[in-house]
Amino acid sequence: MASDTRPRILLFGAGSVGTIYLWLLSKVSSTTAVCRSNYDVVKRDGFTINSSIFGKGIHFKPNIVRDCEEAASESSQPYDYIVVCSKAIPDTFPKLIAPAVTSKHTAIVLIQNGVGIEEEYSVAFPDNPIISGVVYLPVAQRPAGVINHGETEKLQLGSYPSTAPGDQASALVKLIQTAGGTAEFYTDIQPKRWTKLLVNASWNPICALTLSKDTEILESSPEATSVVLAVMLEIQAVAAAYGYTVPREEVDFQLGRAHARIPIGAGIKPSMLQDIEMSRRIEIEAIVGNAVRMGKEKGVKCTGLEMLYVLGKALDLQVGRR
Ligand SMILES: NC(=O)C1=CN([C@@H]2O[C@H](COP(=O)(O)OP(=O)(O)OC[C@H]3O[C@@H](n4cnc5c(N)ncnc54)[C@H](OP(=O)(O)O)[C@@H]3O)[C@@H](O)[C@H]2O)C=CC1
Ligand SMILES: CC(C)(CO)C(=O)C(=O)O
Repeated sequence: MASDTRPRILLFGAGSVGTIYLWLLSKVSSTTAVCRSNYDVVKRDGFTINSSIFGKGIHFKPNIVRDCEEAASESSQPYDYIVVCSKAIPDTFPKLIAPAVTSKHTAIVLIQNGVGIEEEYSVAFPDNPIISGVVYLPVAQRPAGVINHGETEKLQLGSYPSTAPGDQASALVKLIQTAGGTAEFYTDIQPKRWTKLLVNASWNPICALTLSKDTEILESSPEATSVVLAVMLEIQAVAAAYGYTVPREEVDFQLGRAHARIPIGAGIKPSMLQDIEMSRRIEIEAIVGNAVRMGKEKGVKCTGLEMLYVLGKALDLQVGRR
């Protein structure tokens, strides 16, 4: 039998976002996924994807392992990419993926929200390419093994730092496009991270702290719109202090999207609200804390953002104590 010459890809974090890209990549590469709480269900039944874009009732049974040690031991050749789709919780994942990372070879792909998330990987794996990914993909896994996906799928990829060669990132973009996904390559991905942060650093903690969908917030009081807008403008100001332009039209567009969904009753539960509902730790540092600290460093006033950080951090610690 001819050996498989396709790229070898390991997914770490086979949850909502990761499973969509696992399915796409499994059409064009050799894939393996690290599963944790959904391991038994997926081993027995595989995954089912119900997507507004790709179709309902898509069933697939990937090769899965329990951890990166097992992934490394069952593979005779190095992984070309390890795609990290866990929640971005600092000081946690580099050591967990290390057994499957081959120095100077494996590209580490972070498909996660937040800013300032790449540095710890760059420190842990100084000789490996780091690819930073921004994803627009409203998706939730419920129950285990069943992935429900809404109306958007867009992945933006670029190397970290932006001065590093972009070969692996653009090759991955092509793979995902070939598989039918919407991937884009950027020579500097950081402005895209900050643009996405407009939505995440505002809506995610506000919705998680109030157990409300975004549209429910907007409808809750006449003051709500200007409070959310003020937080988005603080993010825009921090990004500008680091030389990243987030256009004002983008701010208005993002706020307008939530307003437009009010009449059709289509509120969104951001992933941070889903985490609170499931009693899981939240990405408060990656999504809010890092932006607050970066703002402070440049003297940017971030009153709203700082308030969300303090409240969100306390909530996260409370979840951790339970
Ligand atoms: N969901 C969404 O709509 C969107 C999410 N994002 C971002 O994408 C990233 C991924 O989010 P999402 O897919 O929602 O997250 P999920 O919580 O759905 O998935 C994360 C996965 O990582 C697994 N995991 C965590 N720790 C370990 C570990 N130690 N070993 C093995 N597996 C582990 C989890 O397993 P277990 O189930 O056992 O905890 C889970 O399967 C986040 O940064 C999020 O902010 C971006 C856009 C939209
Ligand atoms: C707002 C949303 C759904 C956008 O894809 C997101 O990024 C999240 O839930 O964290």
